[in-house]
Amino acid sequence: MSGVYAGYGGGDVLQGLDLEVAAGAVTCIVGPNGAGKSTVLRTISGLLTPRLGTISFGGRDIAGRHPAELIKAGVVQVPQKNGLFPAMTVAENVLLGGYVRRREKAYLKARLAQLAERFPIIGERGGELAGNLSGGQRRTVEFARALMLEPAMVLLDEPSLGLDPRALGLVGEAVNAMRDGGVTVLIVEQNVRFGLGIAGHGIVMESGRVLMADSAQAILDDPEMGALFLGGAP
Ligand SMILES: Nc1ncnc2c1ncn2[C@@H]1O[C@H](COP(=O)(O)OP(=O)(O)OP(=O)(O)O)[C@@H](O)[C@H]1O
Repeated sequence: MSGVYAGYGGGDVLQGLDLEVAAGAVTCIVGPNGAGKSTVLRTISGLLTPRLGTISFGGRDIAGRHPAELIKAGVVQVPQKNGLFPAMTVAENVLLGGYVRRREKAYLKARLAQLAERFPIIGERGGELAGNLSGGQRRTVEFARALMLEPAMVLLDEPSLGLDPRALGLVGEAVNAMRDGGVTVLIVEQNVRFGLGIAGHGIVMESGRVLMADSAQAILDDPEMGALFLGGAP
């Protein structure tokens, strides 16, 4: 993203944002409430049209494209919470991610089998209702659904939301599985330790701009960042 200004009518939230996401790696954006982290994801996935600036993906400017076009281009956003249909089975929920190719039965079947290899829960609990899964398992199924159409990039908005520590472990494993499958992952997290812990790269945002971009470990180790997030400084 280069020189991106975007907002909701009451002024720009993103204030000339410059940001780069490494292909095939996991990047996590952190920052105080209201910094504009979720707005970055909405702008990339086409839910919000930037007023100014460019967003290039795979060598093309995708700023302002319709979300459906972006899904075709390989960019998928996983919604923040409660994205599964509890009265449908796990497998049915995953297959919904392939809705635009719903007539290609053989493709969908093969893709579901591939995903079951990567995320065992889909094979083991595929016939059960999604509503019976634990929070961490549900999040894993949401990720698998996002991967149905083999996206190049997945955007995760607060994947830790509402999860206990054990469930966080499952989410971390699922993110690793995505990365190992060659997917570029961009995460927004309030849980700084968890988000930076599962990412290779970190981006710190404040007031609609990037304050720092470095390896996730370097950000975790930076004493100023500790002050910003852990309340050590005003
Ligand atoms: N749909 C909306 N309409 C109007 N203003 C919005 C909307 N969504 C977000 N905002 C405003 O945009 C600013 C940035 O919000 P954003 O959700 O991107 O922040 P964030 O860094 O993700 O913070 P948080 O972690 O609190 O969600 C905030 O001031 C917020 O009130």
